[in-house]
Amino acid sequence: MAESKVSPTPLLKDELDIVIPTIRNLDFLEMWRPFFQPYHLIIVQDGDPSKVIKVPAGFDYELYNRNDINRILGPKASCISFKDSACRCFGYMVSKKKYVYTIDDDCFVAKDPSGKEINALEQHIKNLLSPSTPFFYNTLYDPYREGADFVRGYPFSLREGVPTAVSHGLWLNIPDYDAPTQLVKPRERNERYVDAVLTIPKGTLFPMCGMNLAFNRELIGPAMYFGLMGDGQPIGRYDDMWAGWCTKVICDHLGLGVKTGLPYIWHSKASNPFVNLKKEYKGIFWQEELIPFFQSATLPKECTTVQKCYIELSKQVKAKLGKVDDYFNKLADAMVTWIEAWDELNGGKSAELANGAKN
Ligand SMILES: O=c1ccn([C@@H]2O[C@H](COP(=O)(O)OP(=O)(O)O[C@H]3O[C@@H](CO)[C@H](O)[C@H]3O)[C@@H](O)[C@H]2O)c(=O)[nH]1
Ligand SMILES: [Mn+2]
Repeated sequence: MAESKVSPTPLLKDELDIVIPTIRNLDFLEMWRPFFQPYHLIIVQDGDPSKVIKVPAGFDYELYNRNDINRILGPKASCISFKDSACRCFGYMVSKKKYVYTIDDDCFVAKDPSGKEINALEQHIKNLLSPSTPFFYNTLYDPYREGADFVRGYPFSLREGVPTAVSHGLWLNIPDYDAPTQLVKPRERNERYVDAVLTIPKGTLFPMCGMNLAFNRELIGPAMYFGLMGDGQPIGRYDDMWAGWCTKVICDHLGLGVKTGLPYIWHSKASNPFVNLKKEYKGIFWQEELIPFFQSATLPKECTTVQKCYIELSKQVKAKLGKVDDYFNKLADAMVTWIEAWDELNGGKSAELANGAKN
């Protein structure tokens, strides 16, 4: 019998948006075309809105520049960073899909050890559609993966797992190092392909990188605020870190899972370590206060939605981190503005919540 020539419909074709922050033409999409073309793209153009960003033909996309962000959000646009990849979170807010994948425009298709091109999106979707195991560590890694399972001693009562909210992918070639490490090891390249997907245990934070990241927008979207970075701000390159710490505390509270590992992308270029050092400098010592804050953060049982959790977290940021630097008072207010804007665009009811937070 003749083989069917019709290729299978890509998973979640109409339920997932790909969000790309950019300051340049998106030629990199040519390499991703086989994997990305069926999906809708949301391009967040940063920097000069008068610059024309060229998108290769054949892609279905919407593009937002700073003028669009200001027009759509009005005064609430103040919570969206300018001249920093943190602007990408605007794409999460305007998306109407259940899932989001975000990727940088200097990330290309990587190859696995057999030389096969990696469909990073497909792997992220598998990660998101299978449960996580944050309450008990499975030593054979992802038990839901073909050819693996729960090992002896794993409680049967926990084998159902929990819904996965985040899939955090990694990078071959240029690793996501901070500036001091980049300066000390300028030629280091990540050549190690680790064939594993791990659930990050409950109660453990992690440094979330926004370069190759997917998440269930309905489960955790409102927590994926990438903070106040870039132009006019005292810090940069902590956008994804901030979002990751808030997200993990909220996922732990709501019983949701976060996975890291496969898929890999090929990160093609290292950003300037000296520029990065200036952006990161304050973050490098502030994070010694931020991490204990997130490690000890607890949310009351009344926080039953991501929005309620996030507003509560913003109150704690103001109360406990405002004394570290006034920046955190501004960030706490911006967290509330973000939720208000999110709910305005996505029909939520955060206004009454937010009133309490800003007083
Ligand atoms: O002002 C800007 C600069 C860049 N972009 C877009 O953002 C991504 C990342 O840019 P780039 O690859 O140059 O920077 P990296 O240092 O490799 O980024 C990683 O570090 C984190 C910094 O916050 C970030 O999470 C990672 O992405 C590209 O698509 C640029 O076009 C921008 O929008 N605005
Ligand atoms: Mn990069």
